[in-house]
Amino acid sequence: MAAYTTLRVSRAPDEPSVAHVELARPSKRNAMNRDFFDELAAAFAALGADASTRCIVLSAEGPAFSAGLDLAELARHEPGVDAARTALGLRARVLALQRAFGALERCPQPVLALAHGACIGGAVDLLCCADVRWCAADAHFCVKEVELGLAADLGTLQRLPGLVGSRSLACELAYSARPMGAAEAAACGFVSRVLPTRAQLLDAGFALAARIAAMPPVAVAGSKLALLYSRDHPAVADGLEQVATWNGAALQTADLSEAAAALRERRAGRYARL
Ligand SMILES: CC/C=C\C=C\CC(=O)SCCNC(=O)CCNC(=O)[C@H](O)C(C)(C)COP(=O)(O)OP(=O)(O)OC[C@H]1O[C@@H](n2cnc3c(N)ncnc32)[C@H](O)[C@@H]1OP(=O)(O)O
Repeated sequence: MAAYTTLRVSRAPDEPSVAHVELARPSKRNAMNRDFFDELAAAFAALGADASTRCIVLSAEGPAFSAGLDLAELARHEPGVDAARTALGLRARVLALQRAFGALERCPQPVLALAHGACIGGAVDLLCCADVRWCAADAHFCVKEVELGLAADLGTLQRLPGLVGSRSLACELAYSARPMGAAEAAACGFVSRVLPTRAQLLDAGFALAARIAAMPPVAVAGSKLALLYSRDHPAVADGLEQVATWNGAALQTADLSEAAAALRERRAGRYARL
């Protein structure tokens, strides 16, 4: 496993096909600095390309999941550089940060985010990119950007309305920076499970990850692709077309006969790496 300064990447103790990515700068409440964005992109690109990884758990060390953007690194403008060049540079930087978070969505394995404590600004952008979000009862989520004088630009405004099922609620949270607690996050669907404590959250999260990792991997990867495709191409007919094309290839997998045999014989399936 590569060594990072803001992240720790390891394997689940009893399940080597489950990778664990932890935000690991708790003294700064996992504030997101330049190194963090670079390391997150590198870690998810590496895990995404690793055929032995079947599910990825994302969690954080310390009292907060993340305080969002490292405020010590807020954009500074170079004096004497003209506005257009500054704008092009800032645009390129924002796009690079968006790509770093997008690495969670792009990797073929499901990403299960386990949030606790404060999840502020960039933390909400990051969580929006996970496939499954669970949290501890102490979690609170805040689209803080507007209070700092900027429109969120790392994906919250694009993904949150679909995740909370209410454009009105997404607008309310984005315009007011009102924190949303765990119970409200569960009620609106932003998280799909709340566990009383962080220890219980991790236990339950790793159990789910192990279950996902035991599933036929071609089917899991195909399901992730189809769900994302249908989010971005909401016409049912387009999604059906995409999944038919995918299954034209995927139905030829050896996983299918192995899965049927495993079900018949009441044993765990044995599947090749992706
Ligand atoms: C191109 C733009 C792209 C992305 C934009 C994203 C925008 C955002 O993310 S907006 C959100 C910005 N974040 C905040 O406003 C949160 C600020 N922090 C807090 O509110 C609190 O720290 C807390 C997260 C609620 C945690 O509180 P507590 O547990 O009491 O810890 P503290 O004593 O406040 O902090 C401990 C330590 O961490 C440092 N720190 C906290 N947050 C940040 C941060 N966002 N950036 C940098 N550093 C942070 C804090 O300064 C303390 O450091 P010391 O060295 O111990 O003083």
